[in-house]
Amino acid sequence: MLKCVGRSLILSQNAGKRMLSQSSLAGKVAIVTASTDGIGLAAARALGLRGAHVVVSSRRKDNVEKAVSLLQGDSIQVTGTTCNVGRSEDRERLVDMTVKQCGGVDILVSNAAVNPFFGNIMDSTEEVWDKILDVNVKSAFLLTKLVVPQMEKRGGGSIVFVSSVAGYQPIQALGPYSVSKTALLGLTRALAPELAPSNIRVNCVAPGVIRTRFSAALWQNEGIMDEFKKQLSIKRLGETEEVGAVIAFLCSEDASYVTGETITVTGGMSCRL
Ligand SMILES: NC(=O)c1ccc[n+]([C@@H]2O[C@H](COP(=O)([O-])OP(=O)(O)OC[C@H]3O[C@@H](n4cnc5c(N)ncnc54)[C@H](O)[C@@H]3O)[C@@H](O)[C@H]2O)c1
Repeated sequence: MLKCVGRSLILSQNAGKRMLSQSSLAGKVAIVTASTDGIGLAAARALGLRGAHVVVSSRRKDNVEKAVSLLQGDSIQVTGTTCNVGRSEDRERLVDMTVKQCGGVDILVSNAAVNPFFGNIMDSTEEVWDKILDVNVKSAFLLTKLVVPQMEKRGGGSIVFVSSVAGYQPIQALGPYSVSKTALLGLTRALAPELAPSNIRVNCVAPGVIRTRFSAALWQNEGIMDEFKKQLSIKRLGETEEVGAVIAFLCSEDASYVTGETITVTGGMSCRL
């Protein structure tokens, strides 16, 4: 009883003190893939502003350098490296470098994705499927396999996959991409019970239409956007920071009893499988 009173006092004293919750990832090390732009960069910033040391990566060195200096400008502890998540040697180097330079891994945000194909799903080729599944699904799992032993050494961790609203309702011209995003919903649920005994939580975010380069073909087309807006409660595009904040929440102790879940960040689109 006394404990309860004490806890609610602490909670009410802390209510509204944003700085307290922003420092809640101090001492944690976070790997975020494809984090030099868009949602990945916003996630890295949100984690970094809450005190985590973030390891940013993407395929191009100049983009990595730009992201590192941008985040350093926000006084975030950051390390950068190139990583093509579709290549096993790159995944291994990313994790090894993080452990050597930052002392371990507590958080993985698997954000990288490709979509090399627009059209009817029946016209998609084996090559398209291999590329999409390798980058969007297999790399998420294979990176998980690499970080889990490191998280176990630290007593636990948190993994977040970046899916999409298309994982719930396939977007007509993006069939294979949509299916890859549905696979991440399943991967989240398959991993969560297996990793819970190691104190590792596995969750997922499913963004709607967010203003990034990746989705420009959608939001730059007024006709498509008008159709989209009919399905939204909040009738505007989402911003990357609005996804980054949810990712940071899932990685924090505030979400300590949340695992195997996907949070949709869509402005109120109906998402059902
Ligand atoms: N923007 C949206 O509306 C939206 C909606 C739903 C889901 N998403 C998802 O959010 C994530 C981030 O997308 P974004 O919108 O920020 O766009 P983005 O273009 O900034 O992010 C995708 C990134 O993945 C990188 N990438 C592709 N292949 C890679 C590889 N083999 N190795 C490493 N990096 C690779 C790209 O270079 C790119 O930087 C993706 O998983 C995407 O599917 C985005």
